[in-house]
Amino acid sequence: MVKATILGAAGGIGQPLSLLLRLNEKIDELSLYDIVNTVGVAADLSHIPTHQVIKGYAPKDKNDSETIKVALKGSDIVIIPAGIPRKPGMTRDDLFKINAGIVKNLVHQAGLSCPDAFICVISNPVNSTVPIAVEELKRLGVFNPRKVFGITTLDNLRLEEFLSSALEGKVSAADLYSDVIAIGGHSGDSIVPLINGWRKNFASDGEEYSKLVKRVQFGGDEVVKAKDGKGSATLSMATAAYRFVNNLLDAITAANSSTVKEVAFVKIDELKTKKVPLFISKHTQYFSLPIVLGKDGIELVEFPEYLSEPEVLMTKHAVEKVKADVTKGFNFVHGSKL
Ligand SMILES: NC(=O)c1ccc[n+]([C@@H]2O[C@H](COP(=O)([O-])OP(=O)(O)OC[C@H]3O[C@@H](n4cnc5c(N)ncnc54)[C@H](O)[C@@H]3O)[C@@H](O)[C@H]2O)c1
Ligand SMILES: O=C(O)C[C@H](O)C(=O)O
Repeated sequence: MVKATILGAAGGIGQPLSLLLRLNEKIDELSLYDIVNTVGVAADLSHIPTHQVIKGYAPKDKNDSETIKVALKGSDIVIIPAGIPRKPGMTRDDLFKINAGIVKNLVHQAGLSCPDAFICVISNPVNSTVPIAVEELKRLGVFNPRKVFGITTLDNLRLEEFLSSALEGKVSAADLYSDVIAIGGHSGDSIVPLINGWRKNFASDGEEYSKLVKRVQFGGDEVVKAKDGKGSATLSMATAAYRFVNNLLDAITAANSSTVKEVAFVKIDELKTKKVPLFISKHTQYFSLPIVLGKDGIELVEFPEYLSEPEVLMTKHAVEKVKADVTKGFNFVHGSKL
């Protein structure tokens, strides 16, 4: 029996993600929690015939801390898209003031009600909200580094799609899945797109390549601008989160001991790593990198086989950015310097 809970389930990401997960056969119970509208969303989805039990929960009032406990109890996977999205002119870091507290409180509840659950953090700024989640779980004494993820899958979706279109159909986006990956963090130039051998398909003046890199790094801004004050990426993000969660489900429900590869923002210093260079591991405890998922979560963090010179430079820059964002998240929980 697998129970998955979405916190922030009635939002722009929450609703399409709830729909996708409603159709997933590996989930037996889908629990939807939000501070508004969840009962309606759950009622609507409950008319789709599947084997799942589905329940919607919303707190009765501001002081109700019991409903979320019921929503979370027994969860194997908790997915958190709760929080405010950007408006044009804002950075993801501008969301920190509000989202830091939301993520801390929700993870606190998860730590109490389902301490063994996998925690997937979507709320921005991911580079800081993941350390907040980790430190909160540590305070409760239930942190397991193999089970906490910042979802950076959307950067990978964008890289696959934008590279395929930059190469004008020479390769489909589907064929680029897991051939090219984005590592680093999840904001601006902390995002490092790695394009493997495809670099040779770009002109030697580097202009088209730079355009691709910038488009992946600032893809979020493209959507925020187009939505013109009505939020940020939701449908592509729900697709991205679904890909990640579905892979996680494959790994944790596998009948044999087979593993699944993914990429996520994780606490690398407490995990088994392979070939992660010192210029990363010496300077930051967190980074988005390829991971191998098994029954109990992350088995290994692997560094990609090959990085070009510009990719190494971008990665070094990303390390500095991520490090500062991580410190901010840590300080939010502890109120003191690292
Ligand atoms: N990781 C990524 O790649 C990525 C991509 C897109 C968006 N995001 C982030 O995801 C977050 C959500 O985006 P959205 O477009 O769905 O926003 P939204 O405003 O449409 O939905 C957020 C939902 O969270 C709910 N919420 C707020 N506080 C809550 C609480 N304490 N408990 C439960 N629910 C609560 C709101 O009621 C709302 O329904 C934002 O922070 C956004 O920046 C991350
Ligand atoms: O850009 C945003 O604020 C949302 C999200 O992080 C994205 O990459 O689309």
